[in-house]
Amino acid sequence: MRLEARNISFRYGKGPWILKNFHFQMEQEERVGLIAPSGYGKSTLVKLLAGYASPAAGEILLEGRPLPKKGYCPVQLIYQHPEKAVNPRWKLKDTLFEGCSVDQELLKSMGIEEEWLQRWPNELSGGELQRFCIARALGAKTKFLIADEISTMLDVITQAQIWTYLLRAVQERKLGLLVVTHNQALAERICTRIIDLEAK
Ligand SMILES: Nc1ncnc2c1ncn2[C@@H]1O[C@H](COP(=O)(O)OP(=O)(O)OP(=O)(O)O)[C@@H](O)[C@H]1O
Repeated sequence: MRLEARNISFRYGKGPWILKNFHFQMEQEERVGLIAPSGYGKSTLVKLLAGYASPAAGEILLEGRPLPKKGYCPVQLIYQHPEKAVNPRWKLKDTLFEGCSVDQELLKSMGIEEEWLQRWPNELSGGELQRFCIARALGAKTKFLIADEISTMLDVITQAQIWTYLLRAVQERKLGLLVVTHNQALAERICTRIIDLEAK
C-alpha cells in the first residue's frame, strides 16, 4: 500500500506558500525519516498526509484513492505533545476507546497498566501519556503511522522505551512509519530511507 502526496501546494490563509507542487510517496514496507530545519513545513506536511488539513492544490492518496472523509483514518498521526492530543476532561479509558477498540494485548505490549485507564491525563507522566497516544493510534485499520517529534520532550531512557514499543508494533503489524525529527542519528538508526526537505 502506498501513501502519496501528489503535486500538493499549501498555505495558511493568505500567507506564504509552505509547500508548492510538492511530491512525496512511501510504501507500507518503509520507515521514512523526514528531516529539515524548523519552519520548513514538516508538521504541515504530516497534517496533510493524515487528513487534518487539505491541500489548496494536488492530492493526498492512499493506494491511489483520497483519504476517507468519515470514520477511522488509516493514516494516524502522533504528536510531540501528548497532553495536547487528549481531552483533559476525559479519563484515559474514554480517550482510548473514543476512536476504535484497543485490545488488552496491545495495552500490555505498550506497558500500559490497566489501573491507569481510570486516571485523568495529568495524573500520568509525559512518557506514559505518549504511550497512550501511540496505543490509540494503533487501531486495527491503521496502515501508516506518522510520528511528529514524538520523543523530543522526553528523557533519553523514556525515549528509548517509546521507540522500542513503537517499532515493535510497526514490525508486528507491518505498518508504514514516517518519522519527523531533528535528530539525524535517530532517523539513521530506525529508518530505511531519509528525506531532507532542505535538500529538495
Ligand atoms: N496554524 C498556522 N497558521 C499560520 N502559519 C502557520 C501555522 N502553523 C504553521 N505555520 C507556519 O508554517 C510554517 C511551517 O510550519 P511547520 O510547523 O509545518 O514547520 P516545521 O518544519 O514542522 O517546524 P518545526 O521543526 O519547528 O516544528 C512556519 O513558518 C509556521 O510559522
